[in-house]
Amino acid sequence: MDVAAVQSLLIERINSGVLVVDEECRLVYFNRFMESHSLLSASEVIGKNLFDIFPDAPKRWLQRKIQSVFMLNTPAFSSWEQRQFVFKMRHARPVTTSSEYMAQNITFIPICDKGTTEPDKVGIIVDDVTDVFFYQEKLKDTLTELEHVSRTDGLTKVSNRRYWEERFRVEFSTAQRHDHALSLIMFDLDKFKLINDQYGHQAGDLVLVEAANLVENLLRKGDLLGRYGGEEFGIILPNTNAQGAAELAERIRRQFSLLKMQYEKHTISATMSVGICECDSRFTRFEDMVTRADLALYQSKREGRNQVTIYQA
Ligand SMILES: Nc1nc2c(ncn2[C@@H]2O[C@H](COP(=O)(O)OP(=O)(O)OP(=O)(O)O)[C@@H](O)[C@H]2O)c(=O)[nH]1
Repeated sequence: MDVAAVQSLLIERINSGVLVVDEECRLVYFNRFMESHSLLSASEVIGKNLFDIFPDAPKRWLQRKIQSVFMLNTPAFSSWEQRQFVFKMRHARPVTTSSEYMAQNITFIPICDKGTTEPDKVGIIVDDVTDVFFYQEKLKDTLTELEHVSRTDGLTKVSNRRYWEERFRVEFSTAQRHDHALSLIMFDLDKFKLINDQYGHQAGDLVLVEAANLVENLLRKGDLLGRYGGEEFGIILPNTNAQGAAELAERIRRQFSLLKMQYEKHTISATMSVGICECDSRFTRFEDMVTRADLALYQSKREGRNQVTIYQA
């Protein structure tokens, strides 16, 4: 067998698509891989226009790509990341992806006839990279999930302290820079230890979840509830002054005090004490607001619990 025959046998059998077009984009070669994935036989496509055979192909883009290979006489490449597929063909991988079509890397190669330096054909190599696409997709989903988990409190599903503080730092500096209002509500469940002692830790957990759900449902888009620690939570309220924060806090306090929580055969009620601090241009760090909201919260506790106090300088 001579070298040319070996080459054509290999190209015919290779596990990549190989097709060749002339200057009018007529197909002059179509290998076995292309046949089996496009479900078209070489005999029915040879001599036909590439875009009649693949009507779903991105015509303008592909024409320009092929023309540039003819004109510049240099190879070109297209990655699945730019364009998931050029030739709409089903993949045959035993993997489940969000797409039933083969993800493709495409290489365009200028082909010159013997003894000439100007290309008169372009070879197109189609590599099936569905596996790469699949694992990238999985990786992206996993990273999104991981990011979500790393921001979330496992029990209540609201923001955890680390993420909440991160966001607070940003909101604080934005408010200070643009002289926008910003308020903080800190609240702490009253006599929570008694709930744990009386009904058990799981009942306590349920109360925490119910409190977080109730608050979450009363917030506006842009407000951020976070679990600060144990039974203490914080709510960041951008573009809100102390008056607005107090109205919201009062609504939360009242609705929570009326909530009846069912745990096994027990009906549990609880209350919360609340402290509010509005941002002041003299504050330099978001922690200044936390400290002051906490002082107001402890005042609510001292004065009998189940109440809202606004921090006064
Ligand atoms: N069930 C449950 N309990 C928690 C969790 N985190 C903290 N606690 C409990 O919350 C209780 C807080 O008790 P204290 O700090 O004495 O406060 P308190 O009983 O709420 O009293 P006041 O704040 O003064 O009204 C402690 O017993 C903690 O163990 C949690 O995730 N789940």
